[in-house]
Amino acid sequence: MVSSITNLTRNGLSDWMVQRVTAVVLGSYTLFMFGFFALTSDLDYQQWQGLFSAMWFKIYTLAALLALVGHIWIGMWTVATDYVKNIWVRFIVLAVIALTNFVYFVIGFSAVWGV
Ligand code: HEM
Repeated sequence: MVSSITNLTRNGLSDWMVQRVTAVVLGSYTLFMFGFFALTSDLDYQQWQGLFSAMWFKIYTLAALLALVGHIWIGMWTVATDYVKNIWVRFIVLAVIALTNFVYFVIGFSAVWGV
């Protein structure tokens, strides 16, 4: 049996579950942001900074960032292993995705914890 060493949890069923759980976190964060924009009139820098400096929101944003990188890795890994058949092309595609994910996370993390 050939087993993959690049999928997130090394188990297809767990990956499937993590993909759904991360989707719920991302969906709730998106809805929250829509709600915040809709309910905040004349949004200014102070209100925006107030939101991002609250500890609960830093943690929520960090959870959304972790969910984003996990979700992207599982989703794109699934697409790449289904459709990119050449092993070296797939390796490059997945390496680019891993690097992009890493950059997203580092920039997002430093932006949130720097406020
Ligand atoms: C608000 C943000 C997001 C939500 C709520 C969300 C939700 C979902 C859900 C529910 C699925 C499972 C669909 C199914 O298999 O029936 C899924 C799959 C997928 N998501 Fe997202 N997603 C979000 C953001 C993203 C982003 C930013 C990417 C960037 C690449 C992405 C890439 C994928 C891919 C590639 C799949 C397909 C995996 C497959 O074919 O098995 N998603 N997403």
